[in-house]
Amino acid sequence: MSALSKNVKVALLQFHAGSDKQANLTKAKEFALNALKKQPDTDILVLPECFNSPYAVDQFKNYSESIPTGETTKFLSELAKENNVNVIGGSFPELGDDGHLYNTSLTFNTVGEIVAKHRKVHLFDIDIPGKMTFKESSSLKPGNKATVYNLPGVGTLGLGICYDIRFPELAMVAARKGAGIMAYPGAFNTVTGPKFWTKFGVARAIDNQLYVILCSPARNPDGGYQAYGHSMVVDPNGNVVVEAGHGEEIVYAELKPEEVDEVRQNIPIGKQRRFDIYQNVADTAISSDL
Ligand SMILES: NC(=O)CCC(=O)C(=O)O
Repeated sequence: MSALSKNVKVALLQFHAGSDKQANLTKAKEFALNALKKQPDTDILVLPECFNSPYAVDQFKNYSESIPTGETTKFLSELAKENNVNVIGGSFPELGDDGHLYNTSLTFNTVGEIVAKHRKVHLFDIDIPGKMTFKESSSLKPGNKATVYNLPGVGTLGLGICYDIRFPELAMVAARKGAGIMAYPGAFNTVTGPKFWTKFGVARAIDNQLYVILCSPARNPDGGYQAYGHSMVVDPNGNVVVEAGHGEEIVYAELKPEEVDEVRQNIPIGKQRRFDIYQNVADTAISSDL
């Protein structure tokens, strides 16, 4: 059985968020409606990481909401339902029942139901002196699970958020569970983006023979953290199918089941894995006998 149920049309909404949450939601809707006007048979709208707030550790609390009762969840659900479209709702700061904050991505089906919830598993804590210092863990807690789900009428997907892409395991788990698409709402920046963004998209696609969707905020001349932009779709052979610039833009792509099936059939790495020797990577015995 194919990982995708049919040709899947996606639209990636690359816009930037400011400090006004209502304005951010209004802009998300405007971009969604424009995408649907241009491509009325869109199957999935994809939003960027932290689309309802600035991307700043000291701001997450102010924009955080409970799920499913908060206004951003309701907004995304209505967007999906009113337009009969699936929505991968970027991410936004979640206020968990445990009182902790998470960077969380929700996916909605065409009737507005939540079909997946992913809490960013790997928090973005880096320090490149003089260039980029960021410590998500100063205000967020990490999620504790990989997210793989079935989107009715579309197929099986995996979900990660931005820095999660640096860790190949999530995409590998998703592919092993049958995913044909790995989606990462993500906000790389102008330091790490040019070096790594495309390479990670291509690497995860080739490693796992699936489509990779990366959806970034646009760069915001008035903002603090400058996102890289360059939202893109990479096919299962590692080709960049479509790529945005760094401004506000919508890009479109059509994902084809036969692209996934063909490469998996021709080069069957999925069946050739040697889990007998690396079934649990962390516990894998490393031989030093040469
Ligand atoms: N929002 C993020 O997780 C940023 C990740 C990033 O820029 C990277 O280089 O990794």
